[in-house]
Amino acid sequence: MERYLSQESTLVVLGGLLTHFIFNAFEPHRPLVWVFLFLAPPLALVWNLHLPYSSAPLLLLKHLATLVASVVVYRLSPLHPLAHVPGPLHLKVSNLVIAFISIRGGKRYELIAKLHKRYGKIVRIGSDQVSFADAQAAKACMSTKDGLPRAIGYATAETAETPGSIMTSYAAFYPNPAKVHAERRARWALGFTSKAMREYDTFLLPRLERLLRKVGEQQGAVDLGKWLSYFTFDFMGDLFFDGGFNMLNDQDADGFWKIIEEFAPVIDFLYYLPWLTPIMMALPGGDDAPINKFVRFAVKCVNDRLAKGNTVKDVFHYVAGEHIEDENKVKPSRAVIESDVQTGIVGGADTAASAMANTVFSLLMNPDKLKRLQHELDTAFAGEGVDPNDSARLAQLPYLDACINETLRVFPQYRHEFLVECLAVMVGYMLPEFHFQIPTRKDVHGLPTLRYPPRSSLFLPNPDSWLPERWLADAERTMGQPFIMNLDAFMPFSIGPANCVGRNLAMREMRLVIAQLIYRYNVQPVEKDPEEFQRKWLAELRDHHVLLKGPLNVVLTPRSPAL
Ligand code: HEM
Repeated sequence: MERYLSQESTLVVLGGLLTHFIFNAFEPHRPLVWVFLFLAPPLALVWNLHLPYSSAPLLLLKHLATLVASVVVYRLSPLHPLAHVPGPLHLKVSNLVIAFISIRGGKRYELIAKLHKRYGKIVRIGSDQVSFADAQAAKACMSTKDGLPRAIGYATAETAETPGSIMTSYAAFYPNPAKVHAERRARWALGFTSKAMREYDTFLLPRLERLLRKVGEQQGAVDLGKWLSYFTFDFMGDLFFDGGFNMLNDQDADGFWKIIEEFAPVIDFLYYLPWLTPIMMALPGGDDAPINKFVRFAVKCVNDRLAKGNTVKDVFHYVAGEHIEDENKVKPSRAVIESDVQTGIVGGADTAASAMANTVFSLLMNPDKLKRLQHELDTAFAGEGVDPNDSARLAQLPYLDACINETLRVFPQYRHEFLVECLAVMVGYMLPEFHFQIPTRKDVHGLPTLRYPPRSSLFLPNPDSWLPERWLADAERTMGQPFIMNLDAFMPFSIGPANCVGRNLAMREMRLVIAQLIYRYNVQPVEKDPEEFQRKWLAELRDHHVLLKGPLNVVLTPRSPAL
């Protein structure tokens, strides 16, 4: 043995294996600990074996090579806790692969759809990442009762000074995520009561009028997707900063929108590699990194809002604890407010804008359905004294809701895959939790051995088609065939304790905008060839945690109701 393996090499290998063991057992996140673990073993060897210092670089290389080899072998071995979950080898080796696929073209949903078709309901898409395509698994993992906390990736770059947002507060990073999250969620929930939402109409309705006027006065082609984004962004400004942005007037003069569009892919990438965030932020030039720009932008918004005070009880009022009068009650810290506001901006603007743009796109691809919606709106708004903005009335328009729901089914807005059966794909539900809990949860444990049900059994017929009719109570009469709807698999706003707190507001916003746009204007795509129109639109959809979109070029002409 001695002939083939020197004492030095044996110790290097042992050092590498020990380092891997430490990483695996303790998952250190601090860059300094990493540097120590990389450097200490080879330097200790040099010291203890009285080797020349010039041998240190080679020993370091050998140490790192052993570490990498050990990590790769372990991740592909039957010893890995996810060894029983099928998936392609290149994805199992490292999260780097899925992270690069995500940032590159934002087409992760296509890859994940393919993987589920090939491997079934549960697929390993990273060293510690699993994607589910199963509604029951989603329920088991996210339900109110002992749902799993979110992956560490959610808590990217979290420190005492920069505690994460409401979304990250449900992450496995915290010792008691349910409690940490519930405290924050309680404040957010106050901002979305029916009473609070009625107050928001005071700025939502004027914004809507401005949007309609702006898109109507453009000459020729209008990028409706862009204007919908400006609208949702301005509305978020109203909700959090008492105005603040004026994109419907100035467009993106200050580059705010650009900051968010650059921020989304980066945060998406880092989600898979949480350890990389502090390193990236510490690198020279890190100040100009999209994350830092976005954080500075949010901090400025909070400063301005606090200096200005508020004229209405907006969401900020609750999130910042301005409603707490009892001096003995703890108010949220400044850092908590800043990070929660970031969630509001990202979670509330892009999501709604993409959902509305996708609804308009789908209507344009289906002129008969567009006509049907117009007819429903014309009928509903006909007559003296009808308020077309009345939220109860809008919520009772079945075809309008059918169009929105069908869009959310076909184009999930939020880190869900694009597959039309639209099952919850919970990329990244945390590993240690995952493999500790599986053996104790029969419902989830059995999953990998279940037969993959035929996709078509979830939404029939034509699961791949945008068919609002499937949502109607009299669907069978309208289409002449029975519809199968597996509503458990429809969760565009997520489920469980950390579901979308803004759901009702988002529905209000989408109903209002789609109804008024379609009622007041004839909308036509600039691109005359429907196939080309569809190809261009789908090519530009990018899944970066939230779904980003490209231009939706249309021509708008005022219409008179047909009644
Ligand atoms: C069509 C529009 C929207 C969709 C599809 C949507 C979807 C979602 C989803 C799927 C989640 C869960 C995310 C996760 O588990 O990682 C979520 C969370 C959240 N959403 Fe929305 N959202 C929309 C609009 C809004 C709006 C308008 C707001 C208002 C500010 C909002 C605020 C939030 C917040 C604060 C959370 C975090 C809740 C928590 O962690 O307890 N969303 N949203």
